[in-house]
Amino acid sequence: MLDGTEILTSAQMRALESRAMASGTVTGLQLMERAGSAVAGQIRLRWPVPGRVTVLCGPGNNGGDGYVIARLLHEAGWRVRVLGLPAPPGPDAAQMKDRWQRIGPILPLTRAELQQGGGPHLHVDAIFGTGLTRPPTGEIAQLLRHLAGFGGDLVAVDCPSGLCMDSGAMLGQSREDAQYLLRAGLTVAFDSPKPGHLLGLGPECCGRLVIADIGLHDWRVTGADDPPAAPRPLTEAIWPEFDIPDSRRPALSAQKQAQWLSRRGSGRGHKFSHGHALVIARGIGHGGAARLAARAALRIGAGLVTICPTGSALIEHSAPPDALMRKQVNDAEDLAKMLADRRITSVCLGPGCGIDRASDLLPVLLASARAAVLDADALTALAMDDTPFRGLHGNIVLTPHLGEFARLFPDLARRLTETPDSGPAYSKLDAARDAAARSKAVVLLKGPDSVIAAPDGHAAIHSAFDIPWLATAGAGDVLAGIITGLLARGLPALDAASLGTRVHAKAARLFGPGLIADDLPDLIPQVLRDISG
Ligand SMILES: NC(=O)C1=CN([C@@H]2O[C@H](COP(=O)(O)OP(=O)(O)OC[C@H]3O[C@@H](n4cnc5c(N)ncnc54)[C@H](O)[C@@H]3O)[C@@H](O)[C@H]2O)[C@@H](O)CC1
Ligand SMILES: Nc1ncnc2c1ncn2[C@@H]1O[C@H](COP(=O)(O)OP(=O)(O)O)[C@@H](O)[C@H]1O
Ligand SMILES: [K+]
Repeated sequence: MLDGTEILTSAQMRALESRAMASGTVTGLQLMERAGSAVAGQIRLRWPVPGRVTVLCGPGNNGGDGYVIARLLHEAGWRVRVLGLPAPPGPDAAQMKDRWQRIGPILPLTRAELQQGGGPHLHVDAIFGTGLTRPPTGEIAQLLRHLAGFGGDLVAVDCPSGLCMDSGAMLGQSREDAQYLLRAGLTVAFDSPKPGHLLGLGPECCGRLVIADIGLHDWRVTGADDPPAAPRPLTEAIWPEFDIPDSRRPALSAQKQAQWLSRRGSGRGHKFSHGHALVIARGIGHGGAARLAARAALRIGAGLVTICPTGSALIEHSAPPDALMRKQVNDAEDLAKMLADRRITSVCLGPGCGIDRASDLLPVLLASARAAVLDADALTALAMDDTPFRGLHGNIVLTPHLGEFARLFPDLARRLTETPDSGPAYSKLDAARDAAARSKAVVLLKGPDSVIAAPDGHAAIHSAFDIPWLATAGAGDVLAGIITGLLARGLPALDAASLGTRVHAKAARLFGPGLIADDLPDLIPQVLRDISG
């Protein structure tokens, strides 16, 4: 599994390629040969016995890769059929096309021709890659529609055609209810994952994602000449169906976070130096969500955790863990008194707390400038406020799922539901970044593709399409508790949110199907051992 790598947008990828070519060290033709050869290599690895393959080549450089793949598979003994377009491709793709034409014919890239292919065999989709800017139409749309329905082995070059690599949307198709979806068994992408591989429909369309090293790392930008699409997003974790060469594994924050986590083992400090987290609970009969959060905050290593229900509900929280402290907070005044203690380093407000109580306590919490997680009812309380973002700051993590997000940021959520008619389409990454910039807080937009964004634009994507069983009642409360615990320990909000998301998902992976939220906190020690080990 991949833990932590850099993601590039299509524009950043093009800029990286341009820099490499401008250096004079590598040509576009060489990059294309490397790209095609990486895909052919992956095909040969997975289908070691040469068979029949149809390679579908589009009008641009993605098609150029296709002609390379066709040639290399032919040389490896495959029976290759190529469908392509008469339109002149760019100079590199044109050369690759010429080289193929010395070997075999190019049949028209039409649905009718595709259907002439005979019995089941491998298909390679090299129609559109990062250059897709508008929805496929006409003959190509017909062909893609057919390809979507045929159910055989499909290998996608860079991405399944029609997928917007910046958003994971299918251009021209509803995001909720796409008319057709190409589902590749294998997608070989180049240099870095793109947001669209990880967001929206991307994971469903890409199948197993392999990132091929095509030798661009020397031109990876570290400074001022960063392409305009900056700041560059970072990923903390990607789904397990993912391969990437070790040479492309930069030492990013996932590794740094793991080092940070293991620092506690140094033996220095005392419980207060590991932070004191408060988890606000509610009145009698509503304590489960807050208890889940509190247990998770303890397990992730906060030095102390105090659960704070109203006085009448204290009795409800008397069961283990005995490590958990209990203190009544009846109203905003009580909370203000508690927060006068500077040793309290983070607060979790929202899980099972009730909207009215969250509304009452929010002003005091925000005035204290404490690190905090605002989840569930606290998000609804914020959304009901006339000035919802007043008082938020960079040490606050908002943890909305899409429904809560839509209440807080209705205009951004609307953009996410619109059918995109041009690329790059508005993405969940864009939405989380816009929300963070507007609210001045870190935003963790949850779902199978969670995006974490800071007000300065730094962001992470955590893809969890492989663990649908994490969508279980209370899982969000545990996540809020984990992040609160990490904040209590002093981790900055963006890191706390991304590491918390990672730990949470890893715990769910460890348990497997059948998981209930109560199982998650007690799996944290095992996850911490795995991460730090
Ligand atoms: N630039 C490079 O040096 C490299 C590029 N590579 C490949 O090149 C791809 C990007 O190449 P391109 O930028 O040429 O883009 P694509 O090959 O993805 O396709 C873009 C072409 O299709 C046209 N187009 C876009 N949307 C269309 C639509 N809906 N209907 C019909 N035509 C449409 C565009 O006008 C353009 O001509 C990558 O995905 C990758 O596969 C690799 O060879 C590695 C090196
Ligand atoms: N389909 C899915 N696959 C994997 N994880 C998911 C999926 N849907 C939601 N999640 C994750 O499960 C958790 C659910 O949180 P939330 O929606 O707040 O639920 P609750 O309020 O019941 O705790 C979040 O961490 C979210 O990212
Ligand atoms: K493609």
